[in-house]
Amino acid sequence: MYAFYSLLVYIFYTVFKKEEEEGLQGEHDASPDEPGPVTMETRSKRSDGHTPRMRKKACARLSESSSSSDSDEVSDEDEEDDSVKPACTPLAAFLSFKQESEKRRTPPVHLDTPGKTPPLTDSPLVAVMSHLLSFLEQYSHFQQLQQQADQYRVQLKRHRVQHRRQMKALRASYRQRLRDKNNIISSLEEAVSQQQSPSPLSDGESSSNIGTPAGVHRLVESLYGLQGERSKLRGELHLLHSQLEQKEQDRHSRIQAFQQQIDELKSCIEEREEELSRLRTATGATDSEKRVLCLSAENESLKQSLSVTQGLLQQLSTIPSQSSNMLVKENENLRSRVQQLESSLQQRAEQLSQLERRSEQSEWRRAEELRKREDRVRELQLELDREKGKEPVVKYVTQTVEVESAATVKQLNKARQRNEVLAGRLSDQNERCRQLEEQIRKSDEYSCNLQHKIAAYEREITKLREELLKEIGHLEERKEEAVRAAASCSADHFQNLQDQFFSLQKRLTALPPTLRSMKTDYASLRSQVRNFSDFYGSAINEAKKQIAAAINEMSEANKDLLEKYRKEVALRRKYHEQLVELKGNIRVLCRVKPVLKEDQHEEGQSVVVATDPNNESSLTVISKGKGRIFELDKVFQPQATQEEIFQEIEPLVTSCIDGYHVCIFAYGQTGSGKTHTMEGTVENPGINQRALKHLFNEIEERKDMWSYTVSVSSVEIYNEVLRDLLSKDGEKLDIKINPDGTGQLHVPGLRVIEVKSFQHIKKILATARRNRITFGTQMNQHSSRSHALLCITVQGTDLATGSKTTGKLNLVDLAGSERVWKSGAEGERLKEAQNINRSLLALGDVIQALRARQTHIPFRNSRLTYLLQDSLGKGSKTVMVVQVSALESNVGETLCSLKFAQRVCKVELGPAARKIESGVGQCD
Ligand SMILES: Nc1ncnc2c1ncn2[C@@H]1O[C@H](COP(=O)(O)OP(=O)(O)OP(=O)(O)O)[C@@H](O)[C@H]1O
Repeated sequence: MYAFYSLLVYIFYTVFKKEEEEGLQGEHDASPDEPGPVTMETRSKRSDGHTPRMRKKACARLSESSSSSDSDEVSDEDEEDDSVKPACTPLAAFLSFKQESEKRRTPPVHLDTPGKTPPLTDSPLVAVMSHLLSFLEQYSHFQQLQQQADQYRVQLKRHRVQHRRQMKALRASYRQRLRDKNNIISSLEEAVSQQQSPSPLSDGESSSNIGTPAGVHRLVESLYGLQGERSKLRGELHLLHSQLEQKEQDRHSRIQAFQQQIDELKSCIEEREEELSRLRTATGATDSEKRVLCLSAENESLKQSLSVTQGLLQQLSTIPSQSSNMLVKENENLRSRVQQLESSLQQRAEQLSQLERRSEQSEWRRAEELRKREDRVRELQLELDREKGKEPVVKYVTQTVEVESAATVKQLNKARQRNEVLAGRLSDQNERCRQLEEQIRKSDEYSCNLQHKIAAYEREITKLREELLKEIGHLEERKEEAVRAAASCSADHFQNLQDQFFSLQKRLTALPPTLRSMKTDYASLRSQVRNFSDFYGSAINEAKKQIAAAINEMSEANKDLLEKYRKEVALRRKYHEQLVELKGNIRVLCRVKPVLKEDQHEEGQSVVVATDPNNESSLTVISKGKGRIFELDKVFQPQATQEEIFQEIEPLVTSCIDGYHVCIFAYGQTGSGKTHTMEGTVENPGINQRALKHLFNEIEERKDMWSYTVSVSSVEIYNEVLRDLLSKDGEKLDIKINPDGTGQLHVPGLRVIEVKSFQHIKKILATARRNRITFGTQMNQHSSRSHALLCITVQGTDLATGSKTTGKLNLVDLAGSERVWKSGAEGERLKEAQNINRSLLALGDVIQALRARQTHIPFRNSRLTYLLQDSLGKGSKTVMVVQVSALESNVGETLCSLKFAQRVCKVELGPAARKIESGVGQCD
């Protein structure tokens, strides 16, 4: 027994001695300054419960040894297992031997069931030993737990390393992303600064660019770009946020897993404690109590070591929290960076919103402008619609007029038929009259013959009577002679004489019946003639009555017709006026001069003006390789005839007869064909002559209703001096206000000729042409150096109402608008050219003022505009014929002329006003 105890003591001593030595050795090896790996020796010392200081040191070492490798840990664990084994093996051998001997005497003891102590009633030693054994089991279990904890720690370390690596990678990727974002932001900033520097945000010039479509387009593009960048950055930010959240969640889940493991360890330790307490209560022996106390002390130390392990674990858990702190810090950094980014984004967003606002403003301005333009377009559309609306009215009225005129024509036809019937009757009557007259003539002839015959008879009778009387006288004489002879001669001779006498008497008595019959014939003829003249007179009277009745009938019908005709004429005039107004009271026509041989001074000159046969109002001029299109009221082809040009102007000439003021002027560079268009040649006259011819034709047509007087004057303006082209002396004239109080202009001393016929006007035009000043320039052999005005005044009087109209027609051939250097002008010619250009400039100013609807129109700036005041201002009708050359050498002048023409095109003169005086008073 003693030997057994000594053996036991020896075993314990050996075990504890060895462990203490090893512990001391470990303490000596592990200095506090040298962080080293946590070994099994240190833990075995802790398990002995010898020195809490050592434990602390170990803890410190553990906390410091964050970088120890996993392989070390694994080797330590193996060593620990070997240190337990030598103590257990002899004990186990001893116990098995003892149990074998006990078995032989007593029923077997069940040691394998934990918590169930076999009944060691007879041998306290066996009980203690079994306790000891169970303690050793517990100890080995505890060591296993420690191993588990170590494994956890290793795992934790691995996790930490992994986590570090991940964090490194994450940090690197964050840094890379941040760098990328910084790059993006800097590029954005660059882009913004590039946009800001020349642009609308900084200077006034560029702000004006906002208004331009290109500026707005640029702005909108940059806006879209910035918005895209912003959304991209936002996306990236969201990604970062989500990644951070993911990391945070991972960290939390890991901490929770560690916590769970610690909790499990805690519960394990508590279970062991309970078991120990149970063991303690089960033993109760004094020595063994001491041992148990010792064991409980060990247990305590174990507890402490556990708590240390917990601390360690906590520390370990704090490591991830440190790393998580770092992460948090990083997160914070990132967050702050993100915030910075967000703030910069916000700034960008503000800038963007500013840009947007500005672009919105500019858009708004543009929209406003657009709206205004649309309004204007709508107004114009409305006007057009109104005008178009008028068209159906005009159409309707024209149709009704057409219907009416058709009815009138029908009536006219009927009346014509009636007239024809009446004319037939009249011709019958006339025929009868003629027959009667023929009869009368015949009867007159007959009676004349009869009278002649009667006269012949009477002459014969008287002759015969005279002869008879002579005979009788002879006979008487012969009788007396015979008596005297008888007295003296023979009775035979007397007898002869008597016989002769008696025969004569017989002849005399035989004569009267013929004479009587002749007399009766004559009387009857006379009565016939008298009767016929009566019948003829009554027939003539009858015919006259019938003719008068027919004429009366016709004049009644004609009155209606005349009235209708008047109405129709009035309507025609009205529609004509409306037509002219619809076309515009200021019209611009363009005539392209055909390329003549004499114009091609240089060879190879190309034609740069093109007309479009399908579009009569457009003209293209090619200058410097670019085509420029001009829109005018009408563009004539180069081959257009004088008649075609006049056809376009004819309605305005008619207007002049109706009492309107009309001005037709030709404008263009020298040699472009102004004089050709206005005056023309003798064989091929221009507008002037054709207009006057048309005037006289129209007047002739209206002569039943109107009487007209046409007066003509012609002046030229040369070097701002007014001269009469119809007077020989050529003295200077002045423009003055008419003293009659009408406010009209007049030129005192100007010769105004009343024209009776077209032939008369031809002579007048020829005189004016002769008197006009022309000189040769480089551009034109016979360049007109003055503005020539032919002023025609037409005064009309309505024969029915007595109302009067005064129409004016100004036909102006302007001097050439050539450039001074090009015309080769020098000295006097230079002065001329300057004056021409000055007056044309004044004309341009007047047009400009009319276009801008200014209250003051500078008519008085030149003689030309002053004289044309009546016909250029409001209420007038104006036609400008712009003459252009098609040659390349004249392209500059052509462009100038066409630009001026386009300006004129935009002038609105308002509705034309007819100058009419009623029979009683004036009603303009
Ligand atoms: N359409 C045309 N057809 C034929 N010849 C033309 C035509 N137009 C002009 N001409 C001719 O061109 C020449 C110059 O024309 P015109 O004298 O009419 O020019 P202009 O513009 O009046 O010049 P200026 O301003 O110098 O008086 C004339 O010989 C004329 O016959």
